[in-house]
Amino acid sequence: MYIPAHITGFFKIVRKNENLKTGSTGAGFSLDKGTHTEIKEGKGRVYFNGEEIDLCPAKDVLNHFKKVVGEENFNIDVHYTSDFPLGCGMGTSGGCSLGLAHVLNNTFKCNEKPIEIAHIAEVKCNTGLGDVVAQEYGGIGITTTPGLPAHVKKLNLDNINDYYVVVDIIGNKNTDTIINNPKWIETINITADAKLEKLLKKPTLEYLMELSYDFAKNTGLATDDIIEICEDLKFTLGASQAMLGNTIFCICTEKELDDVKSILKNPITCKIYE
Ligand SMILES: Nc1ncnc2c1ncn2[C@@H]1O[C@H](COP(=O)(O)OP(=O)(O)OP(=O)(O)O)[C@@H](O)[C@H]1O
Ligand SMILES: CC(C)(CO)[C@@H](O)C(=O)[O-]
Repeated sequence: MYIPAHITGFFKIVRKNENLKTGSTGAGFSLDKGTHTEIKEGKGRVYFNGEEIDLCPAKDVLNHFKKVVGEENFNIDVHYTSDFPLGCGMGTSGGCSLGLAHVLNNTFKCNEKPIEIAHIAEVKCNTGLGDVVAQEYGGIGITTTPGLPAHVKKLNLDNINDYYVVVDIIGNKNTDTIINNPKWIETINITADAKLEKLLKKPTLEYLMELSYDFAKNTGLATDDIIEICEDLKFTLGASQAMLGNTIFCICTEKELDDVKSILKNPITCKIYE
């Protein structure tokens, strides 16, 4: 099962009494690179690109289906193959959660709601707030209410295939330490609503990038190094920092692609995944 990576440009943290309704509002888009989920007979181990890891949301999804299916029928290992690492703002944990929920639901012919199970797992583990919803919808999405049921306004561009998304992963940033820090929550949320309203009034990809870069700079989430590189990429449709990671993303046309790749250290070229 393939789940697209997801880049969040800007967001607001919204916590409710129920994990299902907790989430984020904001905007971003899914990519044609992401995470593949496969299950094999085993003992509840989780492997990421061949390495056994401890991935909280995956364990939470496994535990949910173990209760549904019955422990005696549930001897599963999970194998993820991912184009991007965990912890770098590419929605990888969300992709792992959602992919596993779909695979288990299909394999055991359950009538569970994978998007709900995966979203709740991400919220409980503090590994995500809006990625799962955005990844389920795909494309370029503006999420107007947190959690589920989802309200996502999709930007349907005729020329979407004219654009490339070039990603450069510089380092990781643990989502948990940001979305649970009261100072970061205040700084992030104080500007998010206004950006959402502006984008809804002018829903274009270029404006999404402009608002995202303003958000990344003015919240202080973007490092000086990333800001410097984003300034160097001003000739494109836009560049910013992927939330929440130490990762640059840039949207450009084919004729700008070589120049963009010459500026970035380890460019990964993608397309937007509808
Ligand atoms: N090798 C690893 N590198 C990074 N995180 C790891 C690793 N192994 C397990 N983890 C766990 O993976 C989760 C990463 O969640 P996080 O939300 O930070 O990543 P992400 O979903 O890839 O990024 P984002 O949510 O910002 O888009 C954390 O719970 C972390 O403890
Ligand atoms: C930025 C973020 C934490 C909230 O949308 C997103 O990366 C997520 O949902 O994990």
